[in-house]
Amino acid sequence: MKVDHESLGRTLVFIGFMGVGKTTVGELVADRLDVPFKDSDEEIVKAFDEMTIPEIFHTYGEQAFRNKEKETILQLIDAEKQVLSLGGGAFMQEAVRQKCLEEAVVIFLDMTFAAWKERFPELISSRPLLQTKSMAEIETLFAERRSLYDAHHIRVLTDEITPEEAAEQIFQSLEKLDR
Ligand SMILES: Nc1ncnc2c1ncn2[C@@H]1O[C@H](COP(=O)(O)OP(=O)(O)O)[C@@H](O)[C@H]1O
Ligand SMILES: O=C(O)C1=C[C@@H](OP(=O)(O)O)[C@@H](O)[C@H](O)C1
Ligand SMILES: [Mg+2]
Repeated sequence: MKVDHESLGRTLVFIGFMGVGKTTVGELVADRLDVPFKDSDEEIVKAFDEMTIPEIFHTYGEQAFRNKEKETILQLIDAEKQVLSLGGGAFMQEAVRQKCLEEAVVIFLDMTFAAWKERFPELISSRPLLQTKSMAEIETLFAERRSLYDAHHIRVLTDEITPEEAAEQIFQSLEKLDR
């Protein structure tokens, strides 16, 4: 069955490492479905009076960011049917992982580390966690996180595809899930 605004039964949640395209692809999918789009990072920025994410990390620390992230996501999942893109670290929190896997369709945007490294220069200024680590440490984090992203309903490898192509693959997978 074709997936559209009417037939979409659950919120769609995007997970994956920093910079894989969760915000970009999530927005495209939401537009095409004509359902609201939310991004946990954008909601956290609003909650901190428009401070940037690096400012929040530097002023209040990562734990304060994580607490607000968990609260924000748990509330959003309970709200209307929507497309929700998470920050890359959100899925490390068990309560977030459990809630998303139980109540939403979880879409993992995957990349190889080799392809991800090409994108690193455009990510570093806005992702505070990347600013304090060597490339070897980032690769370790990438591998550790990947084992938790293994819990998902749909996976798309995005190394060599555009955001539009990723969205198209997601629609095809949703149609199969629906049958
Ligand atoms: N499939 C893709 N191919 C090339 N660049 C992409 C792709 N998806 C996202 N990008 C770019 O990568 C950067 C990070 O994307 P973003 O959607 O913010 O990722 P995330 O939300 O996962 O951190 C942006 O500059 C975006 O334009
Ligand atoms: O992976 C992480 O720990 C983070 C990912 C970021 O979101 P994106 O995955 O959208 O870059 C943002 O939430 C913050 O910088 C921390
Ligand atoms: Mg994002």
